[in-house]
Amino acid sequence: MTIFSELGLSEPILIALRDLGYDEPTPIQAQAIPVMLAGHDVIAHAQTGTGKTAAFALPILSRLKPEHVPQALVLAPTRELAMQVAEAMFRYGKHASTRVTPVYGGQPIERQLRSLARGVQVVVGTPGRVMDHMRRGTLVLDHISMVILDEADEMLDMGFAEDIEYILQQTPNERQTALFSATMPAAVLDLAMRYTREAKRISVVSEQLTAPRTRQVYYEVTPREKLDALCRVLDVETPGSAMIFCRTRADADRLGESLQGRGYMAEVIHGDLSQPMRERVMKRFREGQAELLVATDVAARGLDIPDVTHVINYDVPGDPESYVHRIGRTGRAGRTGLAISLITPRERRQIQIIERTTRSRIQRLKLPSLADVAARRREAFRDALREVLREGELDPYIMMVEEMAEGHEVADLAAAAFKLLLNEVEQEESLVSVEGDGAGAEAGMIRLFLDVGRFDRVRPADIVGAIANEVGIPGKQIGAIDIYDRFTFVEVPNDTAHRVVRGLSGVNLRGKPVKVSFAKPKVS
Ligand SMILES: Nc1ncnc2c1ncn2[C@@H]1O[C@H](COP(=O)(O)OP(=O)(O)OP(=O)(O)O)[C@@H](O)[C@H]1O
Ligand SMILES: [Mg+2]
Repeated sequence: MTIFSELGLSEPILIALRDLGYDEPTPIQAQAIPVMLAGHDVIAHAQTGTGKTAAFALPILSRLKPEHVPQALVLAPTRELAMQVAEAMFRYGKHASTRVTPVYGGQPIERQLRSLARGVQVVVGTPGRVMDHMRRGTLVLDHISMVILDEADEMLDMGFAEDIEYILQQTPNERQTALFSATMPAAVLDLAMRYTREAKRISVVSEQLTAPRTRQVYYEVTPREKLDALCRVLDVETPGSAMIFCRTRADADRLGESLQGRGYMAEVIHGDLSQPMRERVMKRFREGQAELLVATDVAARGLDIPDVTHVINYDVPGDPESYVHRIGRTGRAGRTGLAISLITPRERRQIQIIERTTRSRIQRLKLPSLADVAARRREAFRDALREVLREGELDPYIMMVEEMAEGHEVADLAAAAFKLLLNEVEQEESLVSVEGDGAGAEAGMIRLFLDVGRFDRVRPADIVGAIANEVGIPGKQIGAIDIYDRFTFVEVPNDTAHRVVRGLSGVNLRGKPVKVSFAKPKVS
């Protein structure tokens, strides 16, 4: 077994690793770190989630000179990844007071100009924005001695080859260059080789390309059944944190809306969103405020969100590499994961190609039946019930039980209450889709739809209180409040509805920010 302190890393870096609880290097780290420290060019290839970031970051950080001039440049294909790698490098370099700056498009350039002007040692960026800064003269590469291409194959595949070539030409010839990725298809390997000199090839990919502890399954469905199939799978799996990949931005938007309309806590990310929006979405997903992240392949590479338990391919990816990276968002750093693909009968062949290329098995499963979903709901209901019992504070309800116990058996009462609650759960889907224009509301009132997360047990008093405090509308003006397991409807006077939607959105109810919309779910 190798230990970090034997690899030749500097002392401040070793302290940071201890802080982070990294006990021993992963195989790619054990192999790449000494080679990188010795100054060799490297083409490295290791499965998703096995610590490639630290494999290049730690030797770079150990070799930095104290001067505040850009000495290392890391290029990454997406903004989110650039941001994440910069953060990781900052953490690893904390005790050496390393200056790291991310530069990526969409962020106000002023902030980047300021931090570049203050003097940095490591720049992490997307190729486009790095070129911007070079042209403006705000980023000078004369002292760059190390260049890393993270997800090199993707950047070359995306057509960044020219940009990368231009950037590399502006760096000193004697620089060290290293390429890292979980995939290195032959088609781009030749190109990749052009950027390095006598590179050491390091490959710790074992027999299969995909992460070993991620189980891979698929369901066969017709295109029309897809949405219902997805919901059924989600209801049975009840993932705490899942990423759902779609082919196009429009598909992702549509699916996101459909899921939100059905009461799931879903967020959408793709390249058409503004940068602040992309950052908000990622933050909400990372912090667990959204359970589902519907994404295009913009989120397939490199993103490290340790809690992701499920990756779902709503559309089968076009090539096996993209499949490997997508499902690599789960099962990271030795955790288990589940990768689910929904395929139409015509796409069967694609699954076979993926199986062959990745040398892994994707098991076909039967779609869960409604009975499976109901069984899972009951299980979730029992869990929620136990949680309520643990929490206590049942006095007012015990009074109700005692009152009613005069004419009924307590077991019958409990059973009836269960039936009532579980039936409400069953009704939810039809409720959403027939809701339309506020039908069912009292005259002059409008129904609002509150997404309050699952089984959070928001109570009517919480809602009345929040509307009174945040919007200033007294409780007596509020009409019926209907609470279901995932969402809630509340009737408010017509002319206050917009104020309530604005005022209540994002307010914490039982510790979770609520989403409010008119009770007309956007199902397309
Ligand atoms: N030596 C280590 N001990 C424990 N955890 C580690 C170690 N090295 C890295 N990790 C953790 O493993 C996770 C995955 O690391 P990283 O994002 O670098 O993987 P990757 O190989 O780049 O994956 P991808 O191919 O998806 O980009 C991170 O959360 C990181 O903190
Ligand atoms: Mg990575």
